[in-house]
Amino acid sequence: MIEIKNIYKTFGENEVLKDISAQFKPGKNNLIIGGSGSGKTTLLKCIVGLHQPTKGQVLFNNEDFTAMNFTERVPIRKEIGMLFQNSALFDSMTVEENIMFPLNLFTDQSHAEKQERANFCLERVNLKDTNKLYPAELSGGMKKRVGIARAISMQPKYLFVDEPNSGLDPKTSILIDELIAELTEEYEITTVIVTHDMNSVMGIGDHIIFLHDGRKWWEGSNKEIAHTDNKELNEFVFASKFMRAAKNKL
Ligand SMILES: Nc1ncnc2c1ncn2[C@@H]1O[C@H](COP(=O)(O)OP(=O)(O)OP(=O)(O)O)[C@@H](O)[C@H]1O
Repeated sequence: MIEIKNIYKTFGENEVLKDISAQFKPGKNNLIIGGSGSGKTTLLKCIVGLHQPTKGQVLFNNEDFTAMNFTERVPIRKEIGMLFQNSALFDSMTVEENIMFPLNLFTDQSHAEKQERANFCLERVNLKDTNKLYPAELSGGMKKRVGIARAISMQPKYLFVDEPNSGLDPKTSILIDELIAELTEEYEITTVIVTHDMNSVMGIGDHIIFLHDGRKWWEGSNKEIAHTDNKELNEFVFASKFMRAAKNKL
């Protein structure tokens, strides 16, 4: 489990995150949603240690990550998988080399063992036999799946995903969401996803925190969101005519 306690983050005069506390449980898709500039990515970066919170704590299985130095953080870092917005694959490496990258960095496995793991992960994301292709030869959806294969190569306990659906068509977006949700459940991963895709919110939002003005404004599940009377959340989720019409049928 990940627990964040009273997180604040300030850049100069700009107080971006204000007193945010939450718990993210294993086997669940934990979504961070909110308008542009509400602080979603900043919060994600504070949790994974890319930003140091100005105040507050981040605990991974009760261990205070914020209080640790670089070396002390390494064992937890090894348990973290990340999928970035643009998939962040290395263009000069093949699909297989991309997936083996964390294994080269963090394990002393033999080449054959790493290759076996890469094959397993590729099969798991339905990309068998793409080992020798380069990222430039892949579609956006395939790149995301390679990014997911790389993120699960180290069998992570924690998975962080920033905007998994950016640049994807609606059908591919749903497939990517479903894949992340399946892996989360299958391997009991604590998954934290930053998104503003309403299909993701409704489809896989087991646990959602809604940020507004740098604060945790609302927290609940996708089932609860349809019936909320929180004004700002309603305006955010049901901004379009289509979503308002859909809400009446929920
Ligand atoms: N490294 C930084 N230095 C200074 N200000 C920053 C930095 N990173 C983020 N900010 C500020 O923090 C605020 C929140 O940004 P953040 O990227 O977390 O929002 P977001 O909710 O993820 O937005 P979006 O949905 O548009 O990606 C913005 O005002 C932004 O300018």
